[in-house]
Amino acid sequence: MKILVINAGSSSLKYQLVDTDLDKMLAKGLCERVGSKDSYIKHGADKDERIFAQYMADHEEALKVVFDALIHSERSTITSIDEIDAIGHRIVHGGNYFDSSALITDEVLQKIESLCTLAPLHNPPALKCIQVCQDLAPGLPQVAVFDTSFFQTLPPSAYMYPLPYELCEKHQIRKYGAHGTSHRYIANRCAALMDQPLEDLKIITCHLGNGCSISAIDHGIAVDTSMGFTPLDGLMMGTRCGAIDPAIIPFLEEAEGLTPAQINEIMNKKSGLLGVSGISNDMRDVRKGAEAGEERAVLAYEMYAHSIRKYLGQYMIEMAGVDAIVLTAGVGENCDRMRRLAFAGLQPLGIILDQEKNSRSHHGKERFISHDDSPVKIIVIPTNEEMMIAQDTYEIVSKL
Ligand SMILES: Nc1ncnc2c1ncn2[C@@H]1O[C@H](COP(=O)(O)OP(=O)(O)O)[C@@H](O)[C@H]1O
Ligand SMILES: CC(=O)OP(=O)(O)O
Ligand SMILES: [Mg+2]
Repeated sequence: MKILVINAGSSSLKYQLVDTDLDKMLAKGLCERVGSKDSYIKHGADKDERIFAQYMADHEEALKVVFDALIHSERSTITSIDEIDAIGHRIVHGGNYFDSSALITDEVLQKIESLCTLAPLHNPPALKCIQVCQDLAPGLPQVAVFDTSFFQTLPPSAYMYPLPYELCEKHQIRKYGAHGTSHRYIANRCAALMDQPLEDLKIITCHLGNGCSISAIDHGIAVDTSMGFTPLDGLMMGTRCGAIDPAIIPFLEEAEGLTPAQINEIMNKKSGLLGVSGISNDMRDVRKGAEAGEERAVLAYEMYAHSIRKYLGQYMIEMAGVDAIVLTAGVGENCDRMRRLAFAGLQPLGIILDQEKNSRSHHGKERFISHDDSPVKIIVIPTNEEMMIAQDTYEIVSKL
């Protein structure tokens, strides 16, 4: 079965074309900085990778560029869209509706749409991608794989908010988490690399991309995670503020005469690395600014590391220890300097980064970066949400 996987992130669109019969990835790629003037697509097939600058105003345009690369480019992988048997989509918010992946029907689409306000940067572009696929290939089975499903195991003490109980029940206000497909994948890979059953390990998984989240996985069960009711909660991110004193919101509404929609826009799109540094939401730019000694870039950089350390500490206490800390996604996989700052001085807790291994070039490989004597292992594992999505899609579509 040939499955196309579409992963619409907040600033990127990743895709893979997988042949499940041959157990082979046929093509993969990434549209980066979608919505910005310097957007580009990196498309790879048959060990040949090309990068070309291509303005993509939004995810809809990005997906059309992807189909062009797969079907019409010089090194196309397929000759027609009819060769694809199914499409799997990453959907960030499944609310209380979905504790596992689902075949996309009109009813499923309506539920995803009703959750758009809870994941404003993600559910809308993902819906757009589903629509584009329905238009281009009517009748082709499509599957939704939800970021939130993995966190349905959280205990109520972790997922409930201390608001009036009736209000939470009425509006289904609870912690849902996000990036679950990524946390699920890296936790499993961590156990394999440590050659121990997942059920024997306490793992903290850190997904640090444009969106960021950290999870506690205790003996194979997700017990806590930093994202909440929406993917705005938790860590400081590219454009999102993460957890802040909630009283700042009504304060700003009054002081600045802002509407709830405006304040939501500020917290989702104008905060985080971008808001603090005033330079960019992209860690590469902020890092450059910090290296050049720009004060606000240095501050943004240090706040980001501080935010990671808070959750590491919290989850070590929640699980009464940790065997491994795993890092993934754009920043987690690539930014050695941020890792150095985040793990600085943690020797007394048994967390010792190996400076040389941390800064060694890696070519996207899984690798231990903790010192050989470190009781807690630190591991970089490139995430592969697409592979998990292809597996779930295959399982659902093969039963049709
Ligand atoms: N070499 C690098 N050094 C530092 N940061 C990087 C590097 N490569 C990518 N990043 C960061 O990763 C972020 C994107 O991460 P990714 O996981 O691809 O994002 P998304 O959240 O859109 O899925 C970029 O915004 C950038 O900040
Ligand atoms: C949920 C989320 O923030 O996703 P991404 O990191 O892909 O933006
Ligand atoms: Mg992502």
